[in-house]
Amino acid sequence: MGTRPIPPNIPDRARTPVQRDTALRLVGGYKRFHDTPVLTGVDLTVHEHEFVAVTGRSGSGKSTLLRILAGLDTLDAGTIHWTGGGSSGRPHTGVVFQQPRLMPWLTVGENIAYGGRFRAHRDHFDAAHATGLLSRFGLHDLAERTPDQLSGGQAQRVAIIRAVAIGPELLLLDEPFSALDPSIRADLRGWLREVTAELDMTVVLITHDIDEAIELADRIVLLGDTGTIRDEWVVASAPTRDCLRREIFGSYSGAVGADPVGEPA
Ligand SMILES: Nc1ncnc2c1ncn2[C@@H]1O[C@H](COP(=O)(O)OP(=O)(O)OP(=O)(O)O)[C@@H](O)[C@H]1O
Repeated sequence: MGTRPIPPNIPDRARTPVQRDTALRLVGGYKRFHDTPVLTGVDLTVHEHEFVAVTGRSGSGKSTLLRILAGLDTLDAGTIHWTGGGSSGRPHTGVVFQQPRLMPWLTVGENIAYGGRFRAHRDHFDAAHATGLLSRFGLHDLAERTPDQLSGGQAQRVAIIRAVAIGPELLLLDEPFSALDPSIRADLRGWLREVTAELDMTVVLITHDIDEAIELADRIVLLGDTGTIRDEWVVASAPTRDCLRREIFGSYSGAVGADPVGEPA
């Protein structure tokens, strides 16, 4: 890769394809809705502290995959092997969706502290640490505001801090910036990268935006039309970002109805 903009003081932690412990391994993931198969044999491994972006055309099953990883939906066949995790057998997971889903009657600080009530070991949840994250990641001015006093971008930043404040072993992000104005998405990506790198998180991001995937992820996985993983790329192994973009788009275009954001000219 050429010179990727790295925020100051952020270690370029997982940009090189080093061997890492496995955080999760999905084998033969199969899911259908009624009689229609959506995932037909997804094999996906995510390593600890790795940032994986899953992309694919609309309807390819990206959100279904994320919901399964989040425990919000179940596989019809196949297995997920988790490393770590408490008595539940699965890791503690933070999830952020396209909409921030903040509780409107609570302040930003309360929203973040309240998230800790859902933590498995809630007695150990440190509310001061949680609100301290607001300061650490530049949101201290927002702590006393209610969600209706936030811009869309601010609300989504708060939603992300709420998710990481519970100290998740796995952070799942489903198109977190797609509802936002393109002009602020770039800022948010840089900020998200700073947060996840500094906290050394294991992340799975669902996005249909190839540029977003390239900017944020260590590895990019393309979900094809047939419900399986069609291709994957280690970002650090690509000679240049443009080269990678062309390669992903080429693979994307092989899929019927390709619709990646930021189609190369
Ligand atoms: N609860 C459900 N019941 C029936 N069909 C569903 C359900 N959830 C998803 N589907 C269908 O499964 C397919 C995959 O949906 P999914 O939302 O996972 O795709 P996606 O890749 O995330 O799409 P998009 O990029 O448009 O959000 C779609 O055809 C969708 O209509």
